[in-house]
Amino acid sequence: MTSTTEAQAAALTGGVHQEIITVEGAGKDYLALDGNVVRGLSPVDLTIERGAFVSLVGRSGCGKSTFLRLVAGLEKPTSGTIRIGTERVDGPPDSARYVFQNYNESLLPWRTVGDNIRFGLRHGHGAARASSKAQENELIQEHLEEVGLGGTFNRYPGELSGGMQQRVAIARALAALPELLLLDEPFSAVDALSRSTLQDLILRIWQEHGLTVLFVTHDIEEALYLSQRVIVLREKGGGVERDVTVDIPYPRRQVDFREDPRYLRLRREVLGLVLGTE
Ligand SMILES: Nc1ncnc2c1ncn2[C@@H]1O[C@H](COP(=O)(O)OP(=O)(O)OP(=O)(O)O)[C@@H](O)[C@H]1O
Repeated sequence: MTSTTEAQAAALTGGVHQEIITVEGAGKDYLALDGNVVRGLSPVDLTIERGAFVSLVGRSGCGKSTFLRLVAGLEKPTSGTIRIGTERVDGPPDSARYVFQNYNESLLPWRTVGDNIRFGLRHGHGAARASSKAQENELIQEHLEEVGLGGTFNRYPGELSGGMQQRVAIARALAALPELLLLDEPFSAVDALSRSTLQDLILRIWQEHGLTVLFVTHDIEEALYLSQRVIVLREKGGGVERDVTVDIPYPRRQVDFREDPRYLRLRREVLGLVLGTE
């Protein structure tokens, strides 16, 4: 695995900061079907540095997906503002791409894998890179090879395993050349071994592309393995409970990381916070 980029190292060490996401008092209340107001997320203030890998964890219903959807511009906050760079989020920004938990929601099943990536390429910053269909096909093939799916251009998503489909969804997001990748429990529907491989893939992609990643997961071990910061949300949309720094250098290795005493201490702390025993 390559070493961290300058921006990522700065984000980790507290060096020069340059925010990519600025959240000021952003919260969300939903109107439920029975007419009651449901708190999706209490107002939150936080910033995320360019190049950081940040995870959101917390109990079911704490507002993780709500937070991600607000940043993705898929929903509007009831209060406060969110900015990506200097732009106020008011709809899905070109600079961000969102990958759903359920790959069926991310991919177009009636299009080949190659044409799914083409869709990503044409709808984002990536579009200007190709001036002909042949050139587009070359770029698509490169994106597929990057996620280890070089031989799947003409296959359909339904012919691939869940883990492979999620790789296609990631490749499609990358084809749009985003600065910010928003991942909502992307690996929860795949088996444990594929999951470890996908975790290492996303770390490699994060480092090689110099991306900022905001990652939602139920899995505290996954959050700690991947991230520089783990933000713990309070239950029932209660907002931020604690912002935990994972000061363990990259590259990280699956087995060694899980034996590291610093990881074990952090796992205990975050688990206690999520369970409410800390
Ligand atoms: N469209 C909606 N209409 C009404 N309530 C909603 C809506 N979306 C979310 N909520 C409510 O907002 C709260 C936060 O939901 P959210 O999906 O963000 O939680 P979560 O932490 O991502 O949960 P999970 O881990 O189960 O996915 C929950 O109480 C949920 O029922």
